[in-house]
Amino acid sequence: MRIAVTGKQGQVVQAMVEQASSLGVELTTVGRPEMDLTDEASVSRALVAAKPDVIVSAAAYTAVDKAESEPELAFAVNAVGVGAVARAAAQIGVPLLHLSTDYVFDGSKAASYIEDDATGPLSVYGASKLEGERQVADATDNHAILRTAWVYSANGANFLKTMLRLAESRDEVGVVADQFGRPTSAHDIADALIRIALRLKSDPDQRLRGIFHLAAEGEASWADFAREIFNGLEQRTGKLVTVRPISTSDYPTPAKRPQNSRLSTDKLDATYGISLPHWQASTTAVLDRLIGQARKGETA
Ligand SMILES: NC(=O)C1=CN([C@@H]2O[C@H](COP(=O)(O)OP(=O)(O)OC[C@H]3O[C@@H](n4cnc5c(N)ncnc54)[C@H](OP(=O)(O)O)[C@@H]3O)[C@@H](O)[C@H]2O)C=CC1
Ligand SMILES: Cc1cn([C@H]2C[C@H](O)[C@@H](COP(=O)(O)OP(=O)(O)O[C@H]3O[C@@H](C)C(=O)[C@@H](O)[C@H]3O)O2)c(=O)[nH]c1=O
Ligand SMILES: [Mg+2]
Repeated sequence: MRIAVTGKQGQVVQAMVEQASSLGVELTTVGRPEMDLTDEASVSRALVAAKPDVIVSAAAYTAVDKAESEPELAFAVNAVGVGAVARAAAQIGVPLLHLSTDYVFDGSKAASYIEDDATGPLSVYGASKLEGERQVADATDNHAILRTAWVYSANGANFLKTMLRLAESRDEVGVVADQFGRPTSAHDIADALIRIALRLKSDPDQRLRGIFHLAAEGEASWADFAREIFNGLEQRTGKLVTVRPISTSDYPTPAKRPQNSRLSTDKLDATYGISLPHWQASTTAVLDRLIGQARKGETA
């Protein structure tokens, strides 16, 4: 089976490239310069040429704060561009897996969000991703929209790598402790996407189509996540960095973020039998890759 995935250097794309061969699939990355999501003709040309059995839509405009001042570009990529990908999937006649985000929700719900909950994005990024979901659903029934959250990996730009960078110059970092979500490893997402793609290719059951939440087990605030990262850093290098818990209002940003963006993943588990590892286990795995194994017996 051949999967065409949009994007080249993205966290999820890179993780899929690493995992594809061991899961027995051929992977083609389709991205810039030959395919730009803001150029519809390049999208259908490149995807048709890739001759995929399944398309994974993983490319996106992901700069959450910058999107507030570049809404046209965010919508051109995440909504119009994704619509072009979905129309190409319909034209080629193959299933489409599309990645979306927890930021489609407003974060006011007390419990975890399920797929049918009302959306209400607080940011331009979230609104553009929600419009992308709509474009996918309009273009093809043969789709699975996977909403994931707080993605980190050994590659690309993410919160875990930002914390490791800050640790080089600081002994203490203030991190918001009143936004809750599920930090999710791109390596785990890639693994799940490939398994979902294999299923969609071979099984026309409509229950496998629609919206699903795909996130790690467990939950954390950004401060919890940072603490876990710094604990792992200390175990591996002896360097001690403290998290100072702060509130959202202490860390003003251009984009508003949901206070609660915990995604319930029960539907994916019940439908596909797929669930991801706990976020702490996967954080350990990424730290192992980036800075090596923890030193045995070393304590705080
Ligand atoms: N990062 C996160 O925390 C979360 C991400 N998601 C979603 O998951 C998906 C994957 O995210 P992630 O891997 O982190 O993304 P990254 O930010 O790591 O990578 C973005 C990818 O999109 C590509 N891209 C951006 N603009 C264009 C364009 N105009 N034309 C073609 N390609 C473009 C980039 O291209 P290039 O290869 O040229 O750099 C890159 O490959 C996205 O849909 C995102 O919205 C959902 C929840 C959380
Ligand atoms: C760097 C830093 C951030 N923060 C806060 C700001 C924010 O509330 C939170 C996370 O900041 P970031 O900018 O790293 O993360 P952010 O860009 O909001 O991450 C989001 O990206 C998009 C693409 C998604 O789809 C979401 O699921 C989510 O992962 O941490 C601190 O409190 N202290 C710090 O030193
Ligand atoms: Mg960011």
